[in-house]
This record gives sequence, C-alpha cells and structure tokens, in this order.
Amino acid sequence: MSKIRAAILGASGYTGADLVRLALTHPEIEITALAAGSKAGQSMAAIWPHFTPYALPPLTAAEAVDFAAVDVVFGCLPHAASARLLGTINEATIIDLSADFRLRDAATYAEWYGGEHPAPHLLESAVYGLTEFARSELPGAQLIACPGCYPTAVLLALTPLLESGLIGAERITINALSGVSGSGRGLKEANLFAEVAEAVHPYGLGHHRHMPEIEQQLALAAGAPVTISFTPHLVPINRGELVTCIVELAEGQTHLSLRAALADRYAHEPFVHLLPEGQAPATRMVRGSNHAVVNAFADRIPGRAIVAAAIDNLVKGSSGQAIQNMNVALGLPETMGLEAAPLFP
Ligand SMILES: NC(=O)C1=CN([C@@H]2O[C@H](COP(=O)(O)OP(=O)(O)OC[C@H]3O[C@@H](n4cnc5c(N)ncnc54)[C@H](OP(=O)(O)O)[C@@H]3O)[C@@H](O)[C@H]2O)C=CC1
Ligand SMILES: CC(=O)N[C@@H](CCC(=O)OP(=O)(O)O)C(=O)O
Repeated sequence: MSKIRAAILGASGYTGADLVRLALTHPEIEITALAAGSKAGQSMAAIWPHFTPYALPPLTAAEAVDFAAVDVVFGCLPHAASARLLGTINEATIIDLSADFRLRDAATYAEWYGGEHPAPHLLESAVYGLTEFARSELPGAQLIACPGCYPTAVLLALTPLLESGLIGAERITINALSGVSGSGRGLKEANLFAEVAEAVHPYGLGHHRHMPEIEQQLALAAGAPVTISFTPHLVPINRGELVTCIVELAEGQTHLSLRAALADRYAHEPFVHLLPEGQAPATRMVRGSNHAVVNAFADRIPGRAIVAAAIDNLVKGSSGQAIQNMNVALGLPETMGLEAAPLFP
C-alpha cells in the first residue's frame, strides 16, 4: 500500500511544527507539502533549526498546494483563515486544528470568534474529534475538527462523570493552566520572556472562547445544558496544560465513585490514564507525548469533589490528537506514530 500523502498547512507555527515532528516518525505518512503564511518561500530548517537533519519540502503558500495530490490535509492555521481555505478543498480528508468547525452553531461561532463563519455549510458534517469519544464517527469522515487544548483536558476529565450522572451539570468550576506555546508563535508583547517568566496570571476572566465549546460537548454527555465557570492562567512553561475541576457530586456519590467511573471508562484507552489514589496529575507526566493523566479527589466541602487532568497542549491537545484522529479515520492502528514516551525531566 502506498503511503498517506499529507499536507501540513501552518508548518511555520507551533502546532504545525509538532505535526511535522510526529509525522516524520509515523510509518505511514509521507509529508508531501508544507505551507506557511508570511514565511512561505523559506525552508523548514531555516525557521526550525531542529529539523536540519531531515529532508522536508519547502514552505509554500497554502493556496499553492496541489490538494488533488494529497490524501490528508492538516490545517494548523488561525481560526477564520482556516475555514476560508479548508472550505475550498474537496479532494482530501481534512483535519482542522483550529476552532472553526468545533461549534455546531454558526451564530455561537460569530458571537465568540468575532465574525461570521466563513463556511457555515460545513458545520453539520464536521466530526468533533475527541478521539476517545468519536471513534464510531471518524472512519470515512471528510472533515474532522480537533478539540481545543483546554477542552481536550476538561472533556477527558468530566465526560464519563456526566454521562453516568455522578456529578451535576451546573456549578462546575474549572481552573486551567497553560504553557506559553498555547498562544502560538506569533510575536506578542504579552508573551515575551520578561513578561511571562517568574510570573503567573489569569486571563479571559469570565469570557474565554473555549467556554461555549466545553459547554456544548459536556451538554451532550449530560443530556442537559451545562454551565461552567472557566478561568485559564498562563504559566511560564513552554508546553503543558493542567485543569482542576470542582464538581458537585450527585446524591450518595464520593470521589471514589468518580475514580471508579474513570477507571472503568479509561481501562482500555491507550492514551488516557487514571492515576493511583491521591496522585495529582502533572504536566511533567505527559510532556512531549500523546498521553493524558486524570484523577479525582475528595473536597473538604461536603458534596463536592475535584477532578484534574494534564496533557501536552501541542500533542494530545492538538497535533498528536490530529494524528490519532487520522489513524482512526483511515483505518490504521490508533496509536501508530504516537508511541513515544513522555520527555522527562
Ligand atoms: N498552540 C496550541 O497549543 C494550540 C493551537 N490550536 C489552534 O491551532 C491553530 C494553530 O495554532 P498555533 O500553531 O499555535 O499558531 P501559530 O501562530 O504558531 O502558527 C500559525 C500558522 O498559521 C500560518 N498563518 C497565519 N495566517 C495565515 C493565513 N492567513 N494564511 C495561511 N497561513 C497563515 C502562520 O504562518 P506564518 O508564521 O508563516 O505567517 C503559521 O504557520 C490555531 O487555530 C490555534 O488556535 C489548537 C490547539 C492547541
Ligand atoms: C495560552 C493561550 O493563550 N492559550 C490559548 C489557547 C488557544 C487555542 O489553542 O485555542 P483554539 O484552538 O481554540 O484557538 C488561549 O487561551 O486563547
């Protein structure tokens, strides 16, 4: 069988570069085309010296890619630019890492992303690709929307608990921490070393665009509307994401019943792992890998519990999950190309 010809759009950005890193060791992927925006025309090694040892195609403009000559397109572009471009491609399986095809409703998209959706006719057919919960929909899908990085961690922590009615759908409070790569490679004063190092701050207080995405997906799990309070924080690490969720327990439940549900749901998952009783998830447990770690703890306030999860935002939170989705969509072993162990320390 010939290899899967892949185009990676946005290869001069952080998620695009991590996709290239993972694709290089994926036995079935052949990187056929790489595209960039302002850096089109440059070589990958010029932009990313860590790729110097590898023969890679040059970066072209995305519009210059021959989409009829590729099997899979990975879109690692900013939202809106992503849908404008991906909406014109008919020939290949599209795996989008941007937020453009995650929300089901174009009006909600317009409200939270500040503009009309560029390709609303595609929203209905897009598969929301949290792989562990989308396996039956992925094979043969034409358009796969990879979840946001924060939503990935939150949904892995809470979906099984809402599905089984062990926690309430209201009054879910989520504190989230992200490494700086979560905001992309573009130059931003707020991301300069002197602004970020030796400091931590919350942002998007009371209004972050991952809120509607998390609520949309948790509501499907709960079978009822879900309301969350969500507060992200920027922390001075390159990659990694941690969420701690304070939940209301259903009558008669304890954190041990939450642990039992997580153990049951993730027992056979290759990438999602319940930690031993009392062990806190940490970003260092998953750095550079497609793994996620979760756990549930008792809270001192009766009737509440704490559920935590850690992922690498550039792997399970974006590029790794994109490849995991491709594997399932195309009938390959789900873990193919994603077996690398976390980098520690
Ligand atoms: N960073 C993360 O942890 C995660 C990011 N995402 C999403 O993935 C997408 C990419 O994120 P990330 O890699 O961090 O972003 P970066 O800012 O690091 O990279 C963006 C890429 O898109 C290219 N680009 C920008 N505008 C255009 C355009 N108009 N046409 C063509 N190419 C363009 C840039 O090219 P150039 O630099 O050459 O101009 C660059 O290659 C975003 O939608 C983001 O929200 C999702 C999950 C996690
Ligand atoms: C640290 C940081 O700034 N993180 C980004 C997460 C961006 C992201 O990847 O989200 P989308 O894929 O939904 O755009 C943020 O909070 O906006």
